Amino acid sequence: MERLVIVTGANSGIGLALCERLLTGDSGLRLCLACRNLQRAEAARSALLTSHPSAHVDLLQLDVGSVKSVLSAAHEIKVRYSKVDFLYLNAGIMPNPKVDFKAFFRGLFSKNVIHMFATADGLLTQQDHVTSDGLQGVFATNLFGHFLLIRELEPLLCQSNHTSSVIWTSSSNARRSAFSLEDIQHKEGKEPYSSSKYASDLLSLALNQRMNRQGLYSSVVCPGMVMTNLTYGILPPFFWTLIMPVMWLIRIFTNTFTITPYNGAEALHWLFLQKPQFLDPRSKYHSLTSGLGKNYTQPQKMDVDDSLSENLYLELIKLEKEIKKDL
Ligand SMILES: NC(=O)C1=CN([C@@H]2O[C@H](COP(=O)(O)OP(=O)(O)OC[C@H]3O[C@@H](n4cnc5c(N)ncnc54)[C@H](OP(=O)(O)O)[C@@H]3O)[C@@H](O)[C@H]2O)C=CC1
Ligand SMILES: CC(C)CCC[C@@H](C)[C@H]1CC[C@H]2C3=C(CC[C@]12C)[C@@]1(C)CCC(=O)[C@@H](C)[C@@H]1CC3
Repeated sequence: MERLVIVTGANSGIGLALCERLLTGDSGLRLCLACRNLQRAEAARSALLTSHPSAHVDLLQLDVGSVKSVLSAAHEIKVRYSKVDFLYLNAGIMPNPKVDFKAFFRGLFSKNVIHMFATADGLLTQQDHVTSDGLQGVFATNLFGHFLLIRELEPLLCQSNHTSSVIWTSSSNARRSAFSLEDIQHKEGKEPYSSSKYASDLLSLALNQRMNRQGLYSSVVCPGMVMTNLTYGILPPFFWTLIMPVMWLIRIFTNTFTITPYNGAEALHWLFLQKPQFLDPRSKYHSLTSGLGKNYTQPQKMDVDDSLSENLYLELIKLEKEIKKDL
């Protein structure tokens, strides 16, 4: 039977590269590109159909940062399809990023230099915004919208004699110290991206604890450092052009510089080929590329614990109730 794969943020970067890879590897699947901008989604669909003319590629309008849009997209999915096999929660933003150059040059001459290039720990801050639902934008987009989508799609994800996978595009920039249970939206701090990605790691664990019995499995991925619209937003384009040779050079020292969206999608694609029951709910699956350009996937234990993840889940349920009450 045809397998249904939904990918959020599928019109560019890692999401689009994943779609290309999925269609190359498996002609018997149906892809649903869930994107906020239908024009960009149509362009992505055309590109996919150019390389895979007989592929089944559907479009769905979904702005994960808007509660109304998530609810109506979930309704549309339930009308169109009878089950969901893979749900890639990939859409993400890092608005108004600023690089702390002082920290960068300090890091450059410290023993943590490789770690700094792999995770950007302490290098990046962002200026967040508030959505029309009254939520912090990064939290709403990277985490809460996706949480709501899973909740709404439970009947299609949890069916008897069927397993389904939800796969979060998290990041090695996820950091426990950037997250607080008292401020899950990160209203107070300057690292909403780190906080939202750490929250996705926690939520994935909670989903596994609660939903595995119903056939739903959740995993988290870090695509590495990939050149996409998101990264191009961090420094001016001419600067990237200048330092591009350095980026390729850094790959010799750290396998986390996957650089191309194709390489970045490695772990996302690898997970598609695995039996979800055999995956480790406490590991993050990293896309890695060797100095010679060989791609591979490696799990790394996450800094997560059961009680924090369960408490985050309960906070999200509380917020879901509040938000729905006001609709
Ligand atoms: N690039 C990197 O080095 C890394 C990226 N990641 C994560 O990978 C994921 C993909 O990002 P990447 O490919 O790099 O960057 P891109 O900016 O190329 O892709 C992001 C995708 O998300 C979509 N998106 C953003 N906001 C929304 C929204 N509200 N509703 C629906 N879709 C939305 C974008 O759509 P639109 O085109 O309309 O803006 C776009 O399709 C993100 O979650 C990011 O955090 C993680 C670690 C490293
Ligand atoms: C010469 C320049 C001053 C060099 C500046 C380099 C930085 C801008 C990069 C160093 C490590 C990079 C990195 C990311 C963005 C760009 C850097 C900070 C990410 C944060 C992008 C998004 C992610 O989720 C991370 C996994 C990336 C980690 C490394």
